[in-house]
Amino acid sequence: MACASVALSCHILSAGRSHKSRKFRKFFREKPKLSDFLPLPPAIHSAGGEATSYTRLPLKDDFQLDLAPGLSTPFYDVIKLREAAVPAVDSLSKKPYKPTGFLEEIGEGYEVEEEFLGFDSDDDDEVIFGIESDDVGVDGFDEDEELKEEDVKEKGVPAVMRCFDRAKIYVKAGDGGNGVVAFRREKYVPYGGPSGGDGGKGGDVYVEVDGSMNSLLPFRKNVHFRAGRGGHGLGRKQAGGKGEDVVVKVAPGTVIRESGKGPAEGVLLLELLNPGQRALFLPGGRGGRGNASFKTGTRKAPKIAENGEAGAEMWLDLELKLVADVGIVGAPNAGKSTLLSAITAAQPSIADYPFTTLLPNLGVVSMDYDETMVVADLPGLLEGAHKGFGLGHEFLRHTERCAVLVHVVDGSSQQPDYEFDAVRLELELFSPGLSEKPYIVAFNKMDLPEAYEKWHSFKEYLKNRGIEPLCISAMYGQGTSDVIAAAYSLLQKEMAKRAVEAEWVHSENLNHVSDSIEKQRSASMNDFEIFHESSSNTWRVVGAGIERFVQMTNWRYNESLRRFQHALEACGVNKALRKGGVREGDTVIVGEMEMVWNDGNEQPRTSGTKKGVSGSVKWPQLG
Ligand SMILES: Nc1nc2c(ncn2[C@@H]2O[C@H](COP(=O)(O)OP(=O)(O)OP(=O)(O)O)[C@@H](O)[C@H]2O)c(=O)[nH]1
Ligand SMILES: [Mg+2]
Repeated sequence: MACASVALSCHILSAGRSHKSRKFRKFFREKPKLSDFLPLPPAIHSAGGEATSYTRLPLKDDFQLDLAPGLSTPFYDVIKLREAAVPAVDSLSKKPYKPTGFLEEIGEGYEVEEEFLGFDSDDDDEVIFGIESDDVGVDGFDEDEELKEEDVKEKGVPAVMRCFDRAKIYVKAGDGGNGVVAFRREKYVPYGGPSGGDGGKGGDVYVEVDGSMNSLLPFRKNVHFRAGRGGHGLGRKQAGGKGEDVVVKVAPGTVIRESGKGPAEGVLLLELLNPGQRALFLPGGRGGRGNASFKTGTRKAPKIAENGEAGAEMWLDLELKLVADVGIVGAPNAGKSTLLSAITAAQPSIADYPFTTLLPNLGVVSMDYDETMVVADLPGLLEGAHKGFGLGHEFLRHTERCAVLVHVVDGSSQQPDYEFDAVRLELELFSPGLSEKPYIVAFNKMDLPEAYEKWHSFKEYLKNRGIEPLCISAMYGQGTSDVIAAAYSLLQKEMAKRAVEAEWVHSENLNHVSDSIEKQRSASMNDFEIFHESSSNTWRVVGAGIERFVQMTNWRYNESLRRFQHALEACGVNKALRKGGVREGDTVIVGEMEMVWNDGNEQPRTSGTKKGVSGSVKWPQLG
C-alpha cells in the first residue's frame, strides 16, 4: 500500500495571506453586487487548480433533502446529506491539479497584472498537516465501479490514516541491576568482610513533545520502547551503572491514555500540548542491594543480596488532536480548502469532488508581526459523521481543540440553509461542546449567480436566529479578510476566557504518572489483603509492598528464605492467614511465589526474641 511513500510536512507557515488573496482583496459591506464576484476566465478559475477531469461525481447533488410526504418544505429533522458522496479512490490517487495560469485584464474591479497563480505539485513544499492525497492508498474502490449508496455505509479508514493520529505503544522502564554477594579476599586481611556492590538503577522512560512532529506515523514501525536495565553490582563494593533512559517523542497535541481493556477508553494520563514539554513517565527500577549493604553490627558476613526492582511497564494509546485556533468545517465541496488557501500560504488539494481533503491541513494567518492564528481545514462532514460515516468521525474530534469554528456553506448548493443546519446538527450530535463553540458563518461561492441569488434569503434565515453570516468568494479571495477579522476577534475573546484554564494546565505536574508509581513502590508491607479460594485451598496475599519484596528477593541465597519468613511474620501475613483458617497443605501465593502452609514445628526461627511461630509457610514449593 502506498503508506510507505507518505509525504508529511510539518509547518508553521511564516507567510501570511497568500499572494493571490492580496491581489484580489476587495471588501464588501452590506449588500454585495454580483459584479463584485465576476467570474474569471477558465484559466484562472482554478485559483490554484482546475478541476480538470475529476468531475465524475456530482457536485451539486451531494445533498438531498428528504421531504416529509405531502410537504414542500422540509423539516429540520429530516435533513439528509447524502451518504454516498465519497470519491472513487483512484481519482484521489491522481495529482489533484497542476495549474499554471496568468491573469489577464478581465474587467471592472480586478487588478490588471501578470501573475503566477499556481504551483507545481512536483516541487511544492506543501504546507499541510497530513499526507498528500496522491499518496494515500485507499482500499475498496474502483474508478470504473459505480458507487452505490448502500455500498458506502460506514467507511473503513485506511491504515495510514488511522496511524496518522492514533497509535498504540508499549513502554517499559529498565529493571534495576542485581546486587551481588562478594567478600574481600586479601593477603594479610583474614576477615575482609562483605564487599558485594549494589545494582544500578534501571533507565527511565520520558515522553517529550517534539515540535517538528506533526503526526503519530513514526509509531507505525516503532511500537516498543524499553529503557536499559541497570548494571549488576560488582565486587569491591562497586555499584552497577544506571540503565539507559529512553525518550518517546510525540507530536504537540498528543493525548496519552493507558490502554483500555476491551473497547472502553483507558484512563487519561497526560495531555501534551506544547513543544518542549517533557514528562518523566516511568521511573526505572531500584538496583538490588549487594551483601555489603546488609552488613550490621551483629551480622558481619551476610550471604544475601537482592534482585533489582522490576521497571514499570504499560501499553499506551496515543491520540493526536490538532492544536489549531480556528477550524474550518462544512459539507463536502463547500470550499473549505479553497478558503484556507486564500487566507494562508497553505496549498491544500482543491478539486471539484467531495472528500478532496482526507486529512486536516494547517495554515497560519499572520495579521501582524506577532499576531498569528493557526487555521485547520477539516475534511467534509456528512450526515451520520458523528456515527462514523464518511471521514467525519475521524476528524470531528480534531475540532474539539479549536477555539473558534468557521462554517463554510456552499452558496451554490440546492438549499444552503439546510446544508448549514445539517452540519450544525452533526456537530451537536458528535459532542454538544462542539456546537457551543463560537463560530462564524461564511456563505461561499458568491461569484456564482446561483449563490448570489440565494444569499439574501440565507442571510435573512440566519438573522432571524441571531446569526450574522458573511458572504465570500473563497476562490477570488473576496470577503475573506472579513472572515479573518471576525475569527480573530472571536478568538481573542475565547482566549481571554481560557486564560485561567491555561494557567491551571501549565501548573499541572507532568510527572504524576511516575510519582504515583514511586508512591506505590514505597507502599508499606503491612498493607495487604488476603483472598481465599476454598475450592482449591489457595490463599492469595495481595499487596504492593509484599509483592515487591518477593520480586526483589534473590532465592539463590539461603539467607533470603530466613529474611522472607521473618518478613511474613513481621508484617502480619502469617497471623492473618492463621486467623483466616489456613490449614496444613494449603497453597499460599504471594506475587509470583507459590508456597505450602506448614503447621508443624519445623518452621524457621525468625529472631532470637521469638520462640518460633506456630505456623508458617514452608519453603519452597515452587509453583
Ligand atoms: N465558483 C467558486 N468555486 C469555488 C469557490 N470556492 C471553492 N470553489 C470550488 O469548489 C470546489 C470544492 O472546493 P474545495 O475547496 O476542494 O472544497 P472542500 O470544502 O475543501 O471540499 P472537501 O475537501 O472535499 O470537503 C472546487 O472546485 C473549488 O474550485 C468559490 O468561491 N467560487
Ligand atoms: Mg477540502
